[in-house]
Order: sequence, then structure tokens, then C-alpha cells
Amino acid sequence: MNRAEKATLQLRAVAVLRSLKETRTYDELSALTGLPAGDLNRYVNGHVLPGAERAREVVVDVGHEALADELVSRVTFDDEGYVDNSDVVFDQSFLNLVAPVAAETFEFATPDVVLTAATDGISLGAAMASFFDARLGYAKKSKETAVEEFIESRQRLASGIELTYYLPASAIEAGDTVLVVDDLIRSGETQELLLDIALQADADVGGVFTLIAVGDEGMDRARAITDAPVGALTTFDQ
Ligand SMILES: O=P(O)(O)OC[C@H]1O[C@H](OP(=O)(O)OP(=O)(O)O)[C@H](O)[C@@H]1O
Ligand SMILES: Nc1ncnc2[nH]cnc12
Repeated sequence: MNRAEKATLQLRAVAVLRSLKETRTYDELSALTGLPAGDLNRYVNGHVLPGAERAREVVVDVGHEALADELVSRVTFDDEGYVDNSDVVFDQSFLNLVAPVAAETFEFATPDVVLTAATDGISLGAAMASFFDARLGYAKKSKETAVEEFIESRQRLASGIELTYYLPASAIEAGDTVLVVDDLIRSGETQELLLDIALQADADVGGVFTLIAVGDEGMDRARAITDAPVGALTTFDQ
């Protein structure tokens, strides 16, 4: 790890601790992290940075678990098993915290472009793109007006309905590394379309990340298409 990477990791840990501190006392934060309250106070106030090893533990263990718990508390399921995750995808600050945790937890290649599907993937896509200093592209179910060239991918769903996603061709260049993200993966049909778009663009897939996986089907489908890391912040049973 070079100095810049170390500093980045340390600052990610501080961001995680600051966010956890917003709703906790130092004693509570100490109980959650296993770190002394005095150290936490110095980190949160920016007087001292955590060492690299401690920083990694904060981000990967504490940050991941705390965000996953928070996500579970914000998501509801209706009687037919459909997910309402509005309280997550409408909260850009929450998603901004997810980005460093996802980056540190899964070994995604650093992307040039974060690719997602409109509509609900966009806010997570924006958080991930901002974190990686990458461009954001979102495929839509309709053609954007005034755009002339699209990469399109069509699939007949289990229901028999055909689904097509369109991405303006200028969004990805050949050779770009693409991180595919979405708020939710269930069947994996949307992921299959997004990954197909990335492959049509001659891009390299650097990873697939979702906030919520419902069951394993969609994650397995993505893993069958790419060797890159495929990860979820939280997995719910089908
Ligand atoms: O793994 P899958 O079975 O493909 O499901 C996941 C997709 O479904 C939802 O989008 P939806 O198609 O409802 O569009 P929206 O974001 O515009 O609501 C969600 O945002 C994912 O993109
Ligand atoms: N909101 C949702 N919940 C569960 N599965 C889905 N597939 C597409 N949208 C979904």
C-alpha cells in the first residue's frame, strides 16, 4: 500500500466513524467498534488518524455491518415479497457512505465508468462514481431524445415480456473498466442486460455491486457472465 492509498483508507475509516457517531455516544461507539473511546474521539475530531490496519477493520468490519444493519432497518417487503427500498435509494448521504465500504470490502478494479440501470440504480451509481472519480452511465428503458447512437440490449423475460435497455454509445469507450451497480438484484435479468452492454462496448468489467440481493439467483447469474468480483451489501432470503 503506498502513502496515498494508506491515507485514503484512513480517511474512509474516519468518515465511517463520524457517521456512526452522529447517532451514538463515544461509549456506544466504543462498544460497537471495540476501540477505546479516547482514540475514537481523536479520530472523529481529526486530531489523529487510525493506523492502516485499524482503519481497514473499521471500514470492512464495523462499517459494513453497521451499514448493512441500517439498510435492513430501512427496507420493507410487501405481501408478495417485493421490496420497498425508497428510504435507502432516496438518501444520498447514506449511499455516499456505502461507496467506501463497498470499495474496501470487495476487490473491484478501479472503474473509468460506473454503469447502472434507471431508475433506482442512479443514486447509488452517482455515489460510487463520485467515490471512484469515475463517469456515470445509466441505461434506460427508452431512448433518450436527441441522442443518435445507442448500445442496446434486449431480453425476453420469464414473463414473455421483452425488456430493452438503451445506453448512449458515448457513455463507455472501448477499453474502459466498468463497475456495474444496482440497488437490487433478484432475477439478475437487469444485470445480464447491463453486462451485455458493457461487453458490446468492448469494456472490461471490474465488478458488480448491489445494495440488496434477494436470493442467490441473480448474483449467480452475474457470476456466470463475469469473473470480476460480484458483491452485495446485504442478502435477503428469497
Ligand atoms: O434482478 P432483477 O429481477 O432484474 O431486478 C432488479 C431490477 O429491478 C428494479 O428495477 P425496475 O425494473 O423495477 O425499474 P426501476 O428502477 O425504474 O423501478 C431494480 O432497480 C433493478 O434494476
Ligand atoms: N422492488 C422489487 N422487489 C423485488 N424484486 C424486484 N424486481 C424488480 N423490482 C423488485
